[in-house]
Amino acid sequence: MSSIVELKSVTKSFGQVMAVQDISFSMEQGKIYGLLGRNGAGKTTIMHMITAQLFLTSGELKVFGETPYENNRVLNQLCFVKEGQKYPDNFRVVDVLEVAAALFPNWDREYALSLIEDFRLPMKRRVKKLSRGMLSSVGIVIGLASRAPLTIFDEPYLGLDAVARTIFYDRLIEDFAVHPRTIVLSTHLIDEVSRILEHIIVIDQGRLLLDEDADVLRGRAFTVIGPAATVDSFAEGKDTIQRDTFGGFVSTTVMGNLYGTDRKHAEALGLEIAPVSLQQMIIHLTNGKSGNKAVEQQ
Ligand SMILES: Nc1ncnc2c1ncn2[C@@H]1O[C@H](COP(=O)(O)OP(=O)(O)OP(=O)(O)O)[C@@H](O)[C@H]1O
Repeated sequence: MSSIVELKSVTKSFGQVMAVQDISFSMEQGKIYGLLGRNGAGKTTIMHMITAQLFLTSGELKVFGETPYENNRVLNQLCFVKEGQKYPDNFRVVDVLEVAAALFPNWDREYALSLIEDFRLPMKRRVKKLSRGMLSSVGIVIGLASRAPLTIFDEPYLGLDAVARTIFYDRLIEDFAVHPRTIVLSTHLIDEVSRILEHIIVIDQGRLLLDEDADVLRGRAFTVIGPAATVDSFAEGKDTIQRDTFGGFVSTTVMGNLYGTDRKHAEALGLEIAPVSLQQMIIHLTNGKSGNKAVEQQ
């Protein structure tokens, strides 16, 4: 597999603010990445560097094997869909599509029109008259129909209802199966997108906290459910992510190998075992809490 994006010891500071500190990771061709982290973690700064909208302070960045700045060979292969994208005042939806068609070499007009229908977007309406959710849908249509070899979505859902978000995830998976490319999703809706993410990169306070395949990550913790006394005795001394009670039952999520001896022990005790959600894992990791403490759901 070849690397599409490669960061080596990348640092970015804004005056005294160290937004990104000594980060190294790479992204491969044909994978869907989640770029996750709490507010202010440094995700947007990283996306702006990858898309040549910000210079690094130090380190090395290669996109498609080259430095991206003023480099059309790289920029032609990129599509960056960002929250709150601005369009000229007089632009209608149809004008946005026309510009996109000229801009993206792999643009698929038929596909774009089918997405416009899916999202029920009025072609002739001025973009500035669209609702917040409709505006987000325009960005999603562009991101998907661009079929850019590197497509980055930075929180593309502002104002989007649950039906539209589901359409986005479903269309993305369908199209990705036929036209694999590298897709980066930066979002706070981790549970919603977790089924489509193949690789997770978590940034915390400007530093790389995690760079791991989603399945491996899911296998690093599990939930046991059963009578309080049995669950608590099983969890004693283990790194507990979360503990919930309902009636006399307790559900506790612990760090441990989902397929290892801990699981066998839990099974022997007659406890029910369930996989952990990616969101729970990431909240745990970015809260930095461990020991037998429950963390708040965010
Ligand atoms: N132009 C700037 N000038 C000064 N500080 C900045 C600038 N851009 C970003 N920062 C700071 O860098 C840090 C990282 O910001 P960034 O926007 O990359 O975070 P984020 O992970 O995208 O957050 P969110 O999830 O809230 O969008 C924050 O502390 C932010 O205040």
